[in-house]
Amino acid sequence: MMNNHPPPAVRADGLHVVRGGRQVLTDLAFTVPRGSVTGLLGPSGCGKTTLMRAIAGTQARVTGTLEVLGRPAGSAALRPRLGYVTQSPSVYADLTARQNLDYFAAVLGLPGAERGRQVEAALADVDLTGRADSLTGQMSGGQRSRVSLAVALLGTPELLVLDEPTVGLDPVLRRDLWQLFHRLAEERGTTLLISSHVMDEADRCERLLLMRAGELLAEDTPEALRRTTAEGTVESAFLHLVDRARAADEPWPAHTGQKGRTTP
Ligand SMILES: Nc1ncnc2c1ncn2[C@@H]1O[C@H](COP(=O)(O)OP(=O)(O)OP(=O)(O)O)[C@@H](O)[C@H]1O
Repeated sequence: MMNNHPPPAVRADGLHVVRGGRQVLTDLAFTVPRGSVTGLLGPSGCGKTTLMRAIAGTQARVTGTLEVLGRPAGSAALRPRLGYVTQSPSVYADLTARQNLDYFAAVLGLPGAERGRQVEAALADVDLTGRADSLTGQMSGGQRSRVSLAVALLGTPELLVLDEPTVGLDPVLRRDLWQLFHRLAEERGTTLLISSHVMDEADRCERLLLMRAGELLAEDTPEALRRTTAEGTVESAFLHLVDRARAADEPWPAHTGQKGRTTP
């Protein structure tokens, strides 16, 4: 029988990554459904950037299964289909926002008229039309990040991987960006994987991947995480899951014979 369902945006199974001689991602298994806004949450250093680099195909020493849009991560064919925005803005400081976009649109091979149209649309998406002719090097950090995001929107990629895109932004800009992320998913069917170490962003996501110390603690909707842990917020659900994982890691006390129980 024919299977007409497109493969998930990301599928990982038995995924391991070693960095600097140390295992930093351990046995990850998860899927990111197409068209979803999925949050990758966890404390600083838990491995979010490493996972995003692996998905974008820029991370060495990745083992296990990691498929992106149905192809092995890092495949050349994925390049125009995936937009990756790193934590530090990767745009040219001595070019204006519009010149940066025009340059990257040319690199992508967008033809003349379409190139101009996409550049203006991307500037409008990130609300930078009014600053389009300002030098990127003279912009605020938040504005520079939005230029990077606009670059990633060129070519209408199917998957956007955004590493802490709202860090350091004021509440109004944060809200506007989250509205843009949901609009991209709803109107263009884009899949967004967005990392944050701020748990209060969790409820802005449809699905969550919760990480701790290189491992996946949970993969679910914010609502289901609160329900299954009987906690009121995703932050307390996260702490609940951390405690549970720690208890499971503890050796079995000889007097109880039960794993993870330290009290009689
Ligand atoms: N270039 C590197 N070489 C070796 N180890 C690294 C390198 N970069 C990061 N690591 C280690 O890999 C682990 C995961 O780091 P990573 O940057 O993926 O975490 P993160 O969750 O994205 O953190 P943050 O929220 O602070 O950006 C950390 O223990 C870190 O020390």
